[in-house]
Amino acid sequence: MNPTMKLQTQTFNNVPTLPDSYVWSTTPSESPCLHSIDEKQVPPVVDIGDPSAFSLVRDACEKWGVFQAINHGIPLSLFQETEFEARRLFSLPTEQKQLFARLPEGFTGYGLVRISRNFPKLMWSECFGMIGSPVEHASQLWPQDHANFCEVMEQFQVEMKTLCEKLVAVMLRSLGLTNEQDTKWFEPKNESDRAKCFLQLNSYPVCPDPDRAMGLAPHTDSSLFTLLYQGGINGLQVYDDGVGWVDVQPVEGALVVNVGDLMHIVSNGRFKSVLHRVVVNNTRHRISTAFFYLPPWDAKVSPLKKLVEFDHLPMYRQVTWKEYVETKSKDLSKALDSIRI
Ligand SMILES: C=C1C[C@]23C[C@H]1CC[C@H]2[C@@]12CCC[C@@](C)(C(=O)O1)[C@H]2[C@@H]3C(=O)O
Ligand SMILES: O=C(O)CCC(=O)C(=O)O
Ligand SMILES: [Fe+2]
Repeated sequence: MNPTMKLQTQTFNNVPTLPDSYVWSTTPSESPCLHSIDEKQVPPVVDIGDPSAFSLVRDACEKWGVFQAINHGIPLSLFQETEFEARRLFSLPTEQKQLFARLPEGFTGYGLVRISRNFPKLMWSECFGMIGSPVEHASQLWPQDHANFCEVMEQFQVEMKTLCEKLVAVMLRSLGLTNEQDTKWFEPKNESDRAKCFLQLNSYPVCPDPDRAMGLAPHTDSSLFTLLYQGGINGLQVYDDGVGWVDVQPVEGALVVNVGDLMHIVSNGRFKSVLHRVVVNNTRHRISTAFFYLPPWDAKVSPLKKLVEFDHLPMYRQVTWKEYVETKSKDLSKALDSIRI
């Protein structure tokens, strides 16, 4: 556990002022958010059961790279149970949480978000990542009392994965892709074609000076897309070239669907990988659950054939997810350019 990480997890308990290591120069107050009331200037809410869902999803992915999905079929109670268990985990004493710190190169476990290494200042957040069952870590945390946490997290991932397979079908079919080759990720014929998933619980404690802190620095996700349940507390903002930073106002029961870098590649640049960040507040502890839908670990991801016929040359060369995440961890903003054709 390096000292920075140790400090980070001890800082959150009711400090009166923001430690300097958490004061960001380009703070939210420097790059303000447009608190738009015009619904044209905010990411759309899409009823995915709507007959015109295909065109609504396509338009949202092309213009914004993000939309809020409703009528997705996952009960609100499951989100509430997941949030409850996440709060139980993050409310544990720091020493206990540090027992299963995520390894520097690892993905699962407790600690700072992975991109923290790319920034000079610390983010006002902590997280816990898992792939499938969290029992390995949870049993260390709560030797006698980890069953409910594991059951809820596993059930949550099962439901989210099923929804992802529906959504990826809508996205690809909205691009006119219907043949076997293009549907292998959501109608896998064999295990190697099966997409992978990663669940990240994010915790943003109450902050004494939210305008000078950063909950989660601006980034794009290295996923095909990410399903995000942000609970009822504001914080997520997306960047729109024409407008600047825009709040994604929480809609009860809605799931934020944000396009990731890999769907941007697969769609040959048509779907936008949305830049987003999280700002914190001084009254409520915000929890979010981010479910990353990923291609199989070694799948060679490249623009889908059907999108590069005729006058559309491929914009990106093929890359595996592992290669891409490695490239990105070196330089967040140049990863896509590094594979540009
Ligand atoms: C499955 C993923 C996606 C990762 C890498 C890997 C495990 C951790 C994920 C996140 C989660 C938090 C934001 C992010 C930017 C981060 O720092 O760690 C994500 C990153 C990415 O989307 O690049
Ligand atoms: O907490 C949020 O609203 C967003 C989290 C996020 O962007 C991520 O985990 O990649
Ligand atoms: Fe993200």
